[in-house]
Amino acid sequence: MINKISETKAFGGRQIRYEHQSSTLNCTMQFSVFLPPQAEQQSVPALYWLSGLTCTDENFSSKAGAQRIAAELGIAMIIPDTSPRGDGVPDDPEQAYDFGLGAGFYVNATQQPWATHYHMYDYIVTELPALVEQHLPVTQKRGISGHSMGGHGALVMALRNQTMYASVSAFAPICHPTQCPWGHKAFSGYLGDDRAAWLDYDATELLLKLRVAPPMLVSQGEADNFLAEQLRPDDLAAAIAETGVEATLERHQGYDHSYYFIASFIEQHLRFHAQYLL
Ligand SMILES: N[C@@H](CCC(=O)N[C@@H](CSC=O)C(=O)NCC(=O)O)C(=O)O
Repeated sequence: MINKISETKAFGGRQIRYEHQSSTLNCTMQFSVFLPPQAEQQSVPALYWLSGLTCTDENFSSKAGAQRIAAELGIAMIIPDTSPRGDGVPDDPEQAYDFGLGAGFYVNATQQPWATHYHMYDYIVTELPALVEQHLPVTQKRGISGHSMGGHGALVMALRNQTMYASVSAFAPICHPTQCPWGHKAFSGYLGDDRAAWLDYDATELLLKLRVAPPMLVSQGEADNFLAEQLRPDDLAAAIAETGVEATLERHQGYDHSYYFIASFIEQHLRFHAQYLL
């Protein structure tokens, strides 16, 4: 059961916001969807977009400028929130931006008080696709993409579920979260001190272990202030080189971590996914 909260026409398609009761996250969740004009006639493939720290489902839909190309290509976009929400959902005690609300890190938390609600991995892989495929005109042909924390989520989801996603891309992803401060904080909080459990949520480690990947495109700005300390694209590049998987990691001079970077290259990413979704 999904309830429509709002609907706005865009590029011949529809930008819609829904609300539903999530049994995975034990709270009410909102998500955004762009349905291209083609979806009025037939079901269309879907690109799942995972946003970064501090975002809701509305950052991407209002700032990336993705609707024009998605409408041209006939690809739906499914845009979830970045954490469970609501009065009963615990937040970081200091309300830091990089843990708790707005910072679910796309993991299944095993530590209390987080484990009751923070199951964003299962929500993205299982509950949300089942829901949208039941209620909306989208097919089971899926791609996944995301930014920063969401880029980490997209890479992890695609590597661990290779029959589920036809393609994956990421903007400035947290490539090696077991080796950076954002990842240490999130994983020790949500998953506890057993570092073996962290490896299932680390794209670089997963690639080195699995040695196979879906078609992959990663874009990174060279003027990103999180580049060396948090994102570590060199580690992912080394894993790509070592495993020999077909993946493109592009570096763009002068671009920072913001949505201006995403808006500059989202057309390239949508056209990349279209090769595998259409
Ligand atoms: N200190 C900043 C950090 C938040 C930030 O930069 N968030 C990015 C994602 S970072 C990695 O996941 C973001 O997408 N912000 C939303 C936006 O619309 O730009 C802060 O607290 O602002």
